[in-house]
Amino acid sequence: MRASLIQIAVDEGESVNSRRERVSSLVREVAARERSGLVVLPELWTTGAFAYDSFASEAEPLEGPTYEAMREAARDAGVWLHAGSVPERDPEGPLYNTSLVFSPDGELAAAYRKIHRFGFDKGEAVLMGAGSRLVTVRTPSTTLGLATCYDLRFPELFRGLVDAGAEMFVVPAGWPARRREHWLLLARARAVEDQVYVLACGTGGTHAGVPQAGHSVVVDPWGEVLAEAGDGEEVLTVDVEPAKVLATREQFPALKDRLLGMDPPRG
Ligand SMILES: NC(=O)CCC(=O)C(=O)O
Repeated sequence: MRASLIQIAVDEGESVNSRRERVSSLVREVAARERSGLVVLPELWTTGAFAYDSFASEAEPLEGPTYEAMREAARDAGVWLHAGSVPERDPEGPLYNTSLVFSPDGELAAAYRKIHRFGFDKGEAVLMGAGSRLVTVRTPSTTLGLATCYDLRFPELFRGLVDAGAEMFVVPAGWPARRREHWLLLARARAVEDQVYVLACGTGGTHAGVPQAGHSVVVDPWGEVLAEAGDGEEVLTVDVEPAKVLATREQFPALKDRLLGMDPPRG
C-alpha cells in the first residue's frame, strides 16, 4: 500500500479559500503522480492549529466546504483520503477539532473529534470541546487508528486503538518547531510500543507567530523511520506493508506480556 503525506505550509498570506482550493488540487495531483492508495493531510490546515482567533469565524458544519472539497478530491483521485482536521461547528454544541476520512468513492468513512485539546487553560483547550470516542477505519488492506496532534502524548489512547484492531496510526498535526524533538520521539515511541505503522503529518510555515515543526514522518512497526520531511511544504511517499505489523508482533510478542490488572502501591 502506498501512502502519501502532504505537509502543507500554513502561512497567513494565503486565505482559507485559496488554501482549500490549492490543497484540493494537490490531493488530486499527488495521488495521480505517486499512485498512492492513501493520502494524508495535517491538522487544522485551513486556519492553522495555533490561529485561535479564526477558529470561530472559520468553523464549518461537518458537511461544510472543506468536507465537500475533500470528498470530491478523494472521489476524483480514487484514494482513501485522511483529510486532516477542520474546526467543526456542532449546531447543538461547541466547536470540535474534527478529522475526516473519505473512501475512494467519496463517502465519509469516519469523523474523529480530537480527544486531548492543547493549550492547558487557553487556546484550543477552551475554544473547543473534547471528543470522547476512539475511531478506527477499516480499509481493504489495513485498519487505521485515528488520533490528532497533542493526542500523541497520551499512550493510553493508542493502546485503546490497538485493542480495537488498529495497525496503522494516522496522526495529523500542527506541531510547533519549538518541540520538534518531542514530536519525532513520540511518533517513534507509539510505533515501537504498539508495533504499528505511524503516519504523522504536520504543517510547515508560520502562522499566529508560531513556526511549525514540519518533519512529517512515517515510522514502521519496528520503530524505523521510513521517511521524514523537512521544514517546508513537502510530499512524503512511502510503501507500507500491513503484513509487517503481524510479523513484528509474532517475532517480538511484547504485546502479549501486557499486565492488565496490577495492584496499586501500598500506603
Ligand atoms: N495542535 C496541538 O495539539 C499542539 C500540540 C503541542 O504543541 C504539543 O503537544 O507540544
